[in-house]
This record gives sequence, C-alpha cells and structure tokens, in this order.
Amino acid sequence: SCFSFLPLQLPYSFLFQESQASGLPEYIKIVEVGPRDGLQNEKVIVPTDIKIELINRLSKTGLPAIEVTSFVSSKWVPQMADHKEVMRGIERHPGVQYPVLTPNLQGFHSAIAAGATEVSVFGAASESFSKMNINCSIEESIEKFEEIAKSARNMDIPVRGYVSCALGCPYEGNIIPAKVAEVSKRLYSMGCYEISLGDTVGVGTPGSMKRMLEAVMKEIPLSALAVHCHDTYGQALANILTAIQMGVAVVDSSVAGLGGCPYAKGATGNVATEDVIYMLNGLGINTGVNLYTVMETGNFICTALNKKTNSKVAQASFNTGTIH
Ligand SMILES: CC(C)(COP(=O)([O-])OP(=O)([O-])OC[C@H]1O[C@@H](n2cnc3c(N)ncnc32)[C@H](O)[C@@H]1OP(=O)([O-])[O-])[C@@H](O)C(=O)NCCC(=O)NCCSC(=O)C[C@@](C)(O)CC(=O)[O-]
Repeated sequence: SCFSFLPLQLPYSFLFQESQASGLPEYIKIVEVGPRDGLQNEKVIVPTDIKIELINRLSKTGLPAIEVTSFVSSKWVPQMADHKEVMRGIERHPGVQYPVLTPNLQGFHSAIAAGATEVSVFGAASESFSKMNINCSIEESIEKFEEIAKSARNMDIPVRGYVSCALGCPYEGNIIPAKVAEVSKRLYSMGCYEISLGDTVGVGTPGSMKRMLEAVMKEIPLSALAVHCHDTYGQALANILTAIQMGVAVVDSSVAGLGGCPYAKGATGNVATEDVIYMLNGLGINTGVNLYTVMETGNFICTALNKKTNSKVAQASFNTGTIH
C-alpha cells in the first residue's frame, strides 16, 4: 500500500481516517488489564521484576488506567502471590489509575497497606461461576463487596465493579440479560463508580452484547459502563464496536491479547490493546494511547514469556515492518 514506507515515528493522528463517525464517543478510555487478567493464567510464574517492568512500560504509553495485580489467595491464583511487591515496586505516573482486584476485606486491607489507591470488586451474573471463582454465592459476594465499598468510601478509595459471565458462563451456558442488569445495579448502588461487563469466556456476539447492554442501560447510566471482552470465539472487536455504537466509552483490553481466567477453562485472552487502539484510531476516536509504544511493550512481554503475540495488529506490523 502507499503507506508501506511510513516511518514509525509518524504522529499517529496522521493515521486517523477522516470521519469522526457520527454517534460514536469522541474519546474512549482504555483500561489495560494485561498485568492482572493477562498474566494470572500463565502456568509458569512470571518473575516479579518482569511484571514491574511491564507496568512501568505501559505507564509510558498514555494508557489512563492499568490494572496492577490481585489481592487474592495465592493458593487459588499462585501467579498473583507477589501482589504486594508488584504494587510497591511500580513507578506511578501522575494521571494514571492503578486499580487492583480485591475479593474481600482481607484483600482490601492488604491492598491499601501495599499502597493501592483504587480497587475493583469482581462479582458474577452466574451462581456457578461465583462459587468456582470466589467460593461463595452471588448474594454472599455482594455482602463482602458492601464491606469493601463501605471501608473504601471512608478512605476515599474509588471502587470499580466487575460482572463476569455477562454474555455466558463456562458452567451454566446462557445467562439472561436481566440477571446481569440486577448484579450490575447492586454494584452500582453500593458505590462502584463503573461497572465492567465481562464476557469471561468470549462467547458473546454483537447480538447478545446489544441485548445485554439494553437491559443494563435501563438500570445504570451509560457513562458508568465498561466492556471487558475475551476473544475466544473471535468476536471481541465486533462486540466492542457494538458497545461503543451504543455509547459505551470505556473498554478493557490486554497488551498482546494476553490472558484467560483460571476459572473459565478454554477461555483465551482479552482482546488485544493494540487491536482496540488500531480500530479506534481508524474510527477517528481519541484514546490518548500511543499504538507503537504499546506494540513495543507487547513485544517485551511476549519475549519475556517466550510467547507469540495474540494481537493481529502487532503480528501484521512485525511481519511487514509497517503499520497501516
Ligand atoms: C476469594 C477467595 C480468597 C475466597 O477463598 P476462601 O477459601 O473461601 O477464603 P476464606 O475466607 O475461607 O479463607 C481461606 C484462606 O484464604 C485466605 N484468604 C482469604 N482471602 C484472602 C485474600 N484476599 N488474599 C489472600 N488470602 C486470602 C485466608 O487467609 C485463609 O488462609 P489460611 O488460613 O487457609 O492460610 C478465593 O476464592 C480466591 O482467592 N479466589 C481468586 C479468584 C480470582 O482471582 N479469580 C481470577 C480473577 S476474576 C476474573 O479473571 C474475571 C474478570 C475480573 O477478569 C472479568 C471477566 O473476564 O469476567
């Protein structure tokens, strides 16, 4: 193509296609979940200094939020056992949020002691998944999250809320949109500033995304919604496009498409951050994130893990030496 000789340093605004597609948000916030969701499923324990360097590199890309680690039981998720060291070891950039996962008060207190200034609680719209993931029912999880929300409020700590299995469950299959809306509403009502709707197994399609969002949007303002898509069935970008066409302006993604949930067998990684940025750049939507530095960071972590990137954009660019 005529762009094949574009120097990599070219301001990427130049690469924006012309139209600001009407009706789409002008700015989309990307929440990078690679260091947590991406790494948690790695079989081999990733050295703590690699995790820290990954986060430090991501902090220089313009990403507004980077999920650092999880304050969960190391018996359940051994990869996150170094949560304190990672939280303490990273360089924090002004203006970047560094949330961490906390399933209960114990996790919340250790997160705060390690210097966390934002936490995420993680519930599910499926009873079976809740049990397998955090060893309690949805109702019991809400009680634990309420305790976190209360303590967090007293300390001015923002709380984000996840709803897993929003488009399907690895154990129960279909999940009805009304259940997703109900759990989302409870998290929002207890003070979660944002609800991230997780397609944990990556089985959703634009059709199920639309039906689910229509139900959730009746209960929660659009400005408080995020989507978190895994790409198991190759539908993640289509699902994200559907969500942003409906006005959702926060998208979770993982550098190099790393990841998978340890309690959702067979589920692959999150949608790759590189691929989301490329799509949004093409739509003329601002993210403030530099695609090249994210690709370099993807290359860093894939080399460290001795893995191939799952980002199509990174594969294409490294194959041709260009970015179109
Ligand atoms: C929630 C628990 C802890 C309950 O686990 P439990 O066994 O029911 O906990 P418990 O309260 O009965 O305590 C048992 C032991 O765990 C310890 N414990 C208790 N709490 C903590 C804590 N916070 N941090 C560290 N240790 C903890 C506690 O101290 C005790 O230790 P022991 O006395 O036996 O030595 C457990 O089930 C767990 O750690 N689960 C991990 C779940 C997880 O991290 N899943 C992956 C993230 S979710 C996800 O990926 C989905 C998402 C968010 O990305 C969105 C999407 O894609 O859908």
